[in-house]
Amino acid sequence: MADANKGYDGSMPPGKKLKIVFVIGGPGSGKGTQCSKIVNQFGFTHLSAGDLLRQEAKSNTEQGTMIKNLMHEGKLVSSEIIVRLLLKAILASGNDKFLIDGFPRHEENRRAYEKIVNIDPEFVLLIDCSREEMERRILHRNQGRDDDNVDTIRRRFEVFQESTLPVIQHYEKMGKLRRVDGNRQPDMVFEDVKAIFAQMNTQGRNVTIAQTNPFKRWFLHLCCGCFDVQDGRN
Ligand SMILES: Nc1ncnc2c1ncn2[C@@H]1O[C@H](COP(=O)(O)OP(=O)(O)O)[C@@H](O)[C@H]1O
Ligand SMILES: Nc1ccn([C@H]2C[C@H](O)[C@@H](COP(=O)(O)OP(=O)(O)O)O2)c(=O)n1
Ligand SMILES: [Mg+2]
Repeated sequence: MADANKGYDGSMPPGKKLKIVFVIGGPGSGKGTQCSKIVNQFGFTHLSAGDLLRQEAKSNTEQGTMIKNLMHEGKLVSSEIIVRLLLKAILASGNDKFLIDGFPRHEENRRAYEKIVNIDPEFVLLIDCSREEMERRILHRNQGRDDDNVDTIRRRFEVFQESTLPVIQHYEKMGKLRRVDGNRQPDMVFEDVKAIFAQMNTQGRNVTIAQTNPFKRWFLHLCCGCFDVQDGRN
């Protein structure tokens, strides 16, 4: 029988069914905090779009400097860059369950993901939190982040309001949105989060990376440099 993942770099076990959950919410809503609890309890791999970009920003390249500047201004980085980083991390992981934290931030992110990765999320977890509470948390977060200052926070709130709202509405229409009240203590928020993950269909979706079409795989090869471009049916 054909090996569903034949032709890949070996990091992905054969026939694995990938489960993707997007975790979205305003800056400081508690996405990272809830993601680490989900990882501990449900065995997901946590991919933070912001962390991947911060890592990339450290590289001494033109792209790294561009990312660093955009983040400092509270602006969004090009979708192609972030989708490529996410995909690279998915392929390198070997796990089959991923929390993608801080993504999609706007419709362009969502469309780029659908074009390049095209694995429907199981659901989208939205952590709802008041602006006052988010601001208070960010200003006490003490992670030494360049963008955790009053001016940049204001811009990030605006970006969230203007850009992420249409994404939320899109997934709400599709019946994929799961909303939790993030204004409470982390453990209380996690009670609701836990109930949502416990309900997740254990079968998952029958999609493997190898089932994406040859054009996409060729594109991934160019972008990530981590693909052996053979047809999975060889
Ligand atoms: N439910 C909560 N109540 C109080 N503080 C929280 C809560 N969730 C997270 N925090 C704290 O708020 C700050 C922002 O949380 P974080 O998980 O980094 O949010 P995000 O990833 O959405 O920006 C951190 O210092 C974190 O410890
Ligand atoms: N999909 C994404 C995610 C983050 N970014 C950039 C812009 C954001 O202001 C920064 C920080 O994102 P991050 O998710 O780490 O921020 P918060 O956890 O919400 O405080 O990264 C992006 O351009 N595109
Ligand atoms: Mg975060």
